[in-house]
Amino acid sequence: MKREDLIAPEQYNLVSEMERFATEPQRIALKWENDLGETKQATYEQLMKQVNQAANVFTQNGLTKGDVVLVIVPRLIEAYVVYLAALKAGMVVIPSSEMLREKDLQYRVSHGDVKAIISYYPYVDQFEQITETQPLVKFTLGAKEDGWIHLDAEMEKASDEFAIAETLRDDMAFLSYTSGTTGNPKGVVHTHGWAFAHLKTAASKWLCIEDGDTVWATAGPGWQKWIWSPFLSVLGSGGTGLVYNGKFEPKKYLSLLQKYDVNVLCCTPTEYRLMAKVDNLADYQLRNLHSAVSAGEPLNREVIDTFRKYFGIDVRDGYGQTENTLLVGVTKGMELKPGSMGKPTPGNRVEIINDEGQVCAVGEVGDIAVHVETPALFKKYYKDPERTAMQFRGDYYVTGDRAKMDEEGYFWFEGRSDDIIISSGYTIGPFEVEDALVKHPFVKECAVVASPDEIRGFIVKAFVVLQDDVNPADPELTKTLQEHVKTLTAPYKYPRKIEYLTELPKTTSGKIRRIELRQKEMESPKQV
Ligand SMILES: CC(=O)SCCNC(=O)CCNC(=O)[C@H](O)C(C)(C)COP(=O)(O)OP(=O)(O)OC[C@H]1O[C@@H](n2cnc3c(N)ncnc32)[C@H](O)[C@@H]1OP(=O)(O)O
Repeated sequence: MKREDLIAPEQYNLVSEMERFATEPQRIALKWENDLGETKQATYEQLMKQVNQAANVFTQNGLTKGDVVLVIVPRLIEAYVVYLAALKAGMVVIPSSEMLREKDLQYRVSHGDVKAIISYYPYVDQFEQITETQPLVKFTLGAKEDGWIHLDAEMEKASDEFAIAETLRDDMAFLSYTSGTTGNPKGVVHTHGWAFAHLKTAASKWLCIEDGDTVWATAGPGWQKWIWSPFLSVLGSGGTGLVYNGKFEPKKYLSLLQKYDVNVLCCTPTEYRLMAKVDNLADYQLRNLHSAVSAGEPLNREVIDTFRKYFGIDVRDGYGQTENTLLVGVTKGMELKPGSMGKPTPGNRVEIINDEGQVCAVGEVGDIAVHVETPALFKKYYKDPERTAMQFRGDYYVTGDRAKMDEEGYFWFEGRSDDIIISSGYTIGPFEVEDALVKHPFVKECAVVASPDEIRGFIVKAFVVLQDDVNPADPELTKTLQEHVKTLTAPYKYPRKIEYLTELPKTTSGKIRRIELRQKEMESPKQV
């Protein structure tokens, strides 16, 4: 595949990719199950009718092309309906996890110039304290709420026909927020053309979705990984997406893979690692699973060996970020070298560069970087030219991940070059956790770093200096601080380990030396 093959037509709306399957009445778009065993399904035709109804409700309530909407809907068929409806109407979606708390939501609403919120009923409470910087149109799904438009009821009255907005490939489609090393999250701007390039890169050669396949990509709405796989790649290929709305539990996952006879699986190494630890793996029959891919954090050899042994399948790695697409990966048919991330994906110019911005020699460690001409590279950080500029070196966007390349062009991951923590697929900025921790009256100061973990790859670890009158031996202390972080910021960011120190290592000018703490963690034995 060449770069040109990844460039969308000038007039392009990504929803056209899904809409073309609605002419086949039997084609199932989604199969849904929850932890109570309740099930639902929708064909492409049914899905697109609901999309049209929702798009009509949005426009009837004053929303129009270019308006930014924040969507906070969990793993439900309705999440697909709402995203597709907003995009079909030419609106811009801010994907938001239901784990986001008031501070995260307020920032997105204000910084993202949000015009509307689309929420599922238990999450409307999270907006109670939000200050509106402009009047917000608020929709709720699932239940009625004062001050919110009940989307389900309005959809029933709306027409199921809606003309797709004539968007251009350079028109914004998503504004996806991701954690930075310092400060507030960064708003990553992606266009309809980005979606086209991602679909062409990831769906056929990496996920390898074939006609009639059932695909389970486990990421939840609100994450860029959900946009990548379950949303764009599955529906854009006409596949049947499996959606499970329940807590992760490895045996449950294996039984669902068997029950739905899943053909393609996409999940994080953490999920694979936990499934690989199940003691009766031989009892599960995954006969028609022909493709298994992993993304979100580095994949380890044990997982590959276990899935080969029990299910006769190679788990293939894939690497990318919120800012781009599947940059490096093991495509089907390519020789798999366990421990390697694979090779740059066709059509995307990905290289390892040195501090001068030159391409590194074979075996030399450098920064994984993406050439600016790569079609699936983000446009900019929204309203943040400074941070956008900081991320570029010459003609390259610098990912923050380091690697080296072998003679055969395979990339081998070396680690992060900054303080960002990648824990079970989540990207976490230490600053956000420190900011929450220091707000607790027991905490004098703290520093947060990544600590290696056998299951999660890394976990968030906090080094805390307590106020003088607090006893570090108090058995409830760690739990108290963890719960405090979970209420102030999204709970997945909480420090799974806390160590108490009398002082933090600092430079002569008084700056905390996180690097020293990080190195200490790297050298200590892995946690089980
Ligand atoms: C380009 C990109 O890659 S985008 C980012 C993609 N990243 C992902 O999709 C993340 C993938 N990872 C996961 O989904 C999960 O880590 C899994 C499935 C691997 C493991 O899940 P779990 O261990 O059950 O929980 P998870 O890691 O999500 O941690 C969330 C924590 O917040 C807690 N939590 C979640 N919601 C709430 C809530 N509303 N209130 C309080 N706590 C909550 C959970 O209980 C859990 O805490 P615990 O470990 O003390 O129980």
